[in-house]
Amino acid sequence: MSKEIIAAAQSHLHGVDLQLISQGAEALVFKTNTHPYLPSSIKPSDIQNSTNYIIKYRPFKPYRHPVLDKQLTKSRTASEAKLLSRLYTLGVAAPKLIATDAPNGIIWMECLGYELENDGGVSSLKNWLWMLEKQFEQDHGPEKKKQNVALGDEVKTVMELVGKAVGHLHLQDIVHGDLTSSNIILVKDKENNNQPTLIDFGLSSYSSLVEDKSVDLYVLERALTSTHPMYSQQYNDWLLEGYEQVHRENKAMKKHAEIVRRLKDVRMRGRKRSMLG
Ligand SMILES: Nc1ncnc2c1ncn2[C@@H]1O[C@H](COP(=O)(O)OP(=O)(O)OP(=O)(O)O)[C@@H](O)[C@H]1O
Repeated sequence: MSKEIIAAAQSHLHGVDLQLISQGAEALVFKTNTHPYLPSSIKPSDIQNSTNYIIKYRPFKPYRHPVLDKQLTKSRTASEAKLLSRLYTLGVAAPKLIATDAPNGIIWMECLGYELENDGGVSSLKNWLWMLEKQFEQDHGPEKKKQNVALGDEVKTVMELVGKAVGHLHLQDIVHGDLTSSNIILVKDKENNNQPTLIDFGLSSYSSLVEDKSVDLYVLERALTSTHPMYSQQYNDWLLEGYEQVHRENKAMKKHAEIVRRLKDVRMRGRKRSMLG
């Protein structure tokens, strides 16, 4: 099946090298060295630090009516691409849009992140935290793990920055819709510090509703609990500190109070739902 889908992607992308890096429910994600506009004599490395680009391809979904499928593919691809371009204009950190072919479900964007040491994989927040958690447990033994002792200062800084990134998005009345530690990629800045950048805006939307923003935070909280169970409470506390800071800096503390109050309700609803199965 996936061979056929890759062939379909290749049929829209003649002569483009495609290296499959992820196959999700909605899309296939490829890495490529080919830029959509640059002549092949110019290497990407000649014009910027990146030597790779990402191609996100939404394939035909056989379980959908073909007409509806075409419409959905086109509109979802176009809205994700528009949002990436809007985020760039707003100065919110996200992959830069390079090109889009909405009717064929293709978005070409900047490739973010770096390879973590010791084969830790790409620098998603999830992989990076797993790497540090493993190191921490090796250095301190299982006792500290049981006591849920906090990891170092860098983790606190990064989690606060994650909270700030989500806060920035919410202050622009944009909700992400699928916040997880895999959908946050760490990028090194000029001082070699890790800067979290949100990716995967496929389920994002414009909303000024307190409910939508608190659900966004809740989804991330749940994702952290399931992926980093021993440390998630601490991670989330730091994240919420960053979220508060960015609201304070933008004189939006009233809005912040409403969102945090609603987050408590959303948590209660979530608990009730899981109790009822
Ligand atoms: N701009 C990017 N830079 C680097 N890696 C990326 C980028 N975009 C996507 N990826 C990688 O591809 C994976 C899947 O991308 P994305 O989440 O956008 O697709 P998806 O089909 O919505 O995935 P899922 O269904 O798993 O949520 C990411 O977790 C990440 O590892």
